[in-house]
Amino acid sequence: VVWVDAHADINTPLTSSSGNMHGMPLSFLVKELQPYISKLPGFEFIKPCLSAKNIAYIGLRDVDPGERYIIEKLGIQSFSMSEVDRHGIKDVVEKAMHYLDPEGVKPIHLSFDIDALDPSLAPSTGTPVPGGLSIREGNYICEELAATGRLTCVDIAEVNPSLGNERDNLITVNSALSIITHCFGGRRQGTYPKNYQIPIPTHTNHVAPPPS
Ligand SMILES: NC(=[NH2+])NCCC[C@H](N)C(=O)O
Repeated sequence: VVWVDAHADINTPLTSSSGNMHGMPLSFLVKELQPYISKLPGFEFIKPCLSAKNIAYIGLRDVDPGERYIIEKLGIQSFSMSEVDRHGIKDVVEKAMHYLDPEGVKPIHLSFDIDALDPSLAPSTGTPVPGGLSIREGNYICEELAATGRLTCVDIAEVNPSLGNERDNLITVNSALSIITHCFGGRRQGTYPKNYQIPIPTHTNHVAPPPS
């Protein structure tokens, strides 16, 4: 699991100071944390299915104390914005992928919280944090994961058109579309459909020369 997010979203119900569930999803899924999670009525369907060693964060910049402790205690691989600044996005993606799967054989789940991007690119979201990924860095992550041929599952979180004005909505949705396009194999160098051919002039598609 490659978790691209400004936040770690790994609070337990007891470490969370906000009580907001959107800051807790990973704690319900990570096997190692189950002793710290009490039964939540209505959420019995959730199966802890993730090992700490199979998660890599990219883009963190707002991590609560309990979350930081959990990340260190469980040894979860995390590339905060400091690492992105220090090493650049190419290194960070390479390191994350090598850590998760040195042989390069496992299927990849990408969880992309739109608030990983800088708020200037994703203003319509609930918990924006300044100093985020550029669209180039976001797209690069997706291009690289798609190019492995093993990107089997993607979720985009926290796009919230009820926040901000129409312009904010448009900017946010366009960023999300760009991220999704690159997950589906869109490349900035351009693409063409399979079996593409350069059109040959015939009498039906003849393009008249411009008037001189
Ligand atoms: N998915 C999100 N927007 N998460 C933000 C979480 C913020 C904060 N760490 C909390 O637990 O409340």
